[in-house]
Amino acid sequence: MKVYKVFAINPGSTSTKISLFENENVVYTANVSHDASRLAQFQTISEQLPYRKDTILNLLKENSIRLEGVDAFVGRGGGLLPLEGGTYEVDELLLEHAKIGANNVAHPAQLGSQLAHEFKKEYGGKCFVVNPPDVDEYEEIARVTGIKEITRASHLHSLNQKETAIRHAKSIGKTYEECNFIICHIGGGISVAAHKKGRMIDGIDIVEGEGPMAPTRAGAIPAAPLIRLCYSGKYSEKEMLAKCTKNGGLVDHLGTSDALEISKRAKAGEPYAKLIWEAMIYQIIKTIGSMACVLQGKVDGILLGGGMVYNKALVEMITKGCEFIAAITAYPGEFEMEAMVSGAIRVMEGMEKAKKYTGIPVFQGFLGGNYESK
Ligand SMILES: Nc1ncnc2c1ncn2[C@@H]1O[C@H](COP(=O)(O)OP(=O)(O)O)[C@@H](O)[C@H]1O
Ligand SMILES: CCCC(=O)OP(=O)(O)O
Repeated sequence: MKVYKVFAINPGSTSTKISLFENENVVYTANVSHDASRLAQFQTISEQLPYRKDTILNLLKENSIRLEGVDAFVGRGGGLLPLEGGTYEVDELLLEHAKIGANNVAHPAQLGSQLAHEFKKEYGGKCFVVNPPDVDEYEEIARVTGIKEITRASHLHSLNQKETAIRHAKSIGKTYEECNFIICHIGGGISVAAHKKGRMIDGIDIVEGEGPMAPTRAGAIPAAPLIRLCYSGKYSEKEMLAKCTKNGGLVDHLGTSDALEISKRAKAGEPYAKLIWEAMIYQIIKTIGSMACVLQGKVDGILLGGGMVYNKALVEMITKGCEFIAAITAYPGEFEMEAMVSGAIRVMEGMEKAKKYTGIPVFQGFLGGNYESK
């Protein structure tokens, strides 16, 4: 196989990760943390583009990394309307949707395609996004809620979830398309999804407030008390949204999003920290159980990824709660950079076709519109 040079860019809420790969080998990798007060100066995510680009350029210069001859620039996608999983060529429409945040979800991942395109303009080569957080492969039945105007959609860590599935399937001598998995990403955000024969048929929409609480997200909250709080006069709409998606979960209860610190406080016997830490894990276990039912008990493995999976006690608790469903395998950390690079190489090698972003949501009724059953 030809040696492909691929540059991957992963903009996160507090960091920007970059990696230069030659096939599966890392030539250079870096993770820059951004000062929260610096990022807070930008009104919108897309306004951060020049700042994030300069950060990358400075890093490359300081480390004498040259991008001439790169075959593909890949970004973590985002800001897109619901689409199938895969590797997408970055074109005008995809860029426009990423720029405006067409999905109504402000997440730094939407800078990925924009940054990759900036570098492609200068150095040539291909430009892709791989399995953006907007990948939506839910079955029709999974979309229905008890309020007609509200339709469920999928926003989760598709990039890491799918790469974990591909790797685990390979490790057991199968393909992703031959297996059923329940996959949990347990990091800064927490997502759980049911993967059936290569498709994420149900999961939790972490952006819209489903699933377990997480370091900064509240997760699912009983609707009536939440509505009363919204109308209590204590909080504005913006504050309530932030309470659910930015300052909820561990931050709301314990004042920090650092799960490592909370796990240590829990282990040291601090009662409230122990309760919240264990409640978060309890909620993950319950969500895994619901996905087991989605898969009708036919589960080839429960796979755990994300930073918190470095915590042995967490893995043990999940194992105790869920091993009756299927074997648990821990993949601490994430494969996001590798996933972007592999997705680009699969396309350049002709193993997969690059998909074209149509801007047409894969299901009707997106953003709570009228959902007409087929
Ligand atoms: N050994 C550990 N025990 C508990 N939490 C941990 C451990 N190691 C890392 N974490 C937590 O994992 C979270 C970060 O996960 P990560 O997947 O790296 O996040 P991100 O979603 O930002 O990429 C942080 O809250 C960090 O404190
Ligand atoms: C849908 C966004 C997925 C994601 O990366 O969320 P976090 O930043 O909360 O991990």
